[in-house]
Amino acid sequence: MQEKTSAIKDALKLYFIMGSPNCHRDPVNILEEAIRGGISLFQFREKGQGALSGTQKKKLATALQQVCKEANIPFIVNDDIDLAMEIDADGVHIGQEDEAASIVRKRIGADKWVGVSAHTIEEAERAIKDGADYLGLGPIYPTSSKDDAESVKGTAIIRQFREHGFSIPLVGIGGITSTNAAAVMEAGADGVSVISAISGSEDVEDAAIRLNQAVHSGCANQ
Ligand SMILES: Cc1ncc(COP(=O)(O)OP(=O)(O)O)c(N)n1
Ligand SMILES: Cc1ncsc1CCOP(=O)(O)O
Ligand SMILES: [Mg+2]
Repeated sequence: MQEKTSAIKDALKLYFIMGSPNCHRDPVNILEEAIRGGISLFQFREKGQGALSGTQKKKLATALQQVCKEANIPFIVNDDIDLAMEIDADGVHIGQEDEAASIVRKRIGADKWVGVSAHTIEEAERAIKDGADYLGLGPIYPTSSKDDAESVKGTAIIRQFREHGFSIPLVGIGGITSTNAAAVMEAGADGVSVISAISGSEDVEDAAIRLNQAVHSGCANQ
C-alpha cells in the first residue's frame, strides 16, 4: 500500500469534525480535550446557524490548526478550498454539492488529502477517478447535525462498497456513538467520523476515549 494511503487509513480511525456552531464552549478547548482522548484526525466544518465567516472564520481555523499541529493531528477543512489553501491545511473534505473533486485535486495538488462524500457506487467510482484519497459514507445512522443529510444508509453501505471491491479508505459518518462504532468498523470501515458524540458530550475527553475503545474492538472483529 502507498505510504499516503496507509497514513490516511490510520488517521481515519477516530475522525472528529466540528466548528463553532457545534460547541457550547470554546472550540479550542474542546479540540484539546478531544485530542487528549485520542482522536486521530480533525475536520474544521464551520457550518450551520451562527457559523463564522471571513476573518473570524479564518482566525478560528488557524487557532484549531495550531492545536492540531502541536499534537501531530492532520487538519482538514470542510468545503472551503480557498481557506484550506490560504492556511496550508493538510487536506479538504467535499461533498457531491461542492466543487468537483477533479478541480479540487488540481487546485490543491497531489500531496494534500482529498476526502469525498459518496452515497452510491457511481458517486464512489467518479470520486476515485477524480482523485479522492478517502470516501465519507453516510449517514450511517440518523443524525441531528446535518439538516440536508441524505437518507440513512445503515452499515450496509460499507459492506456493499467493500463487496464491490473498493479498497480506498472508507470512513462512516452520521449518528455514530460509542455504542454503534464497533458495528461500523465490523462492516469494513477504516474509521468513524463524529460531530455530536464528542462536541456535545459533557466530558469530551472521556467521550473520545470511549469511542476509541469501540473502534478498536470493532477492528479486532474485521
Ligand atoms: C468525513 C466526512 N464525510 C462526509 C461529510 C459530509 O460532506 P458533505 O456531504 O459535503 O456535507 P457537509 O459536511 O459539507 O455539510 C463530511 N463533512 N465529512
Ligand atoms: C456532516 C455529516 N454528513 C453526513 S451525516 C453528518 C453529520 C454527522 O454528525 P453526527 O456525528 O453528530 O451525527
Ligand atoms: Mg460539503
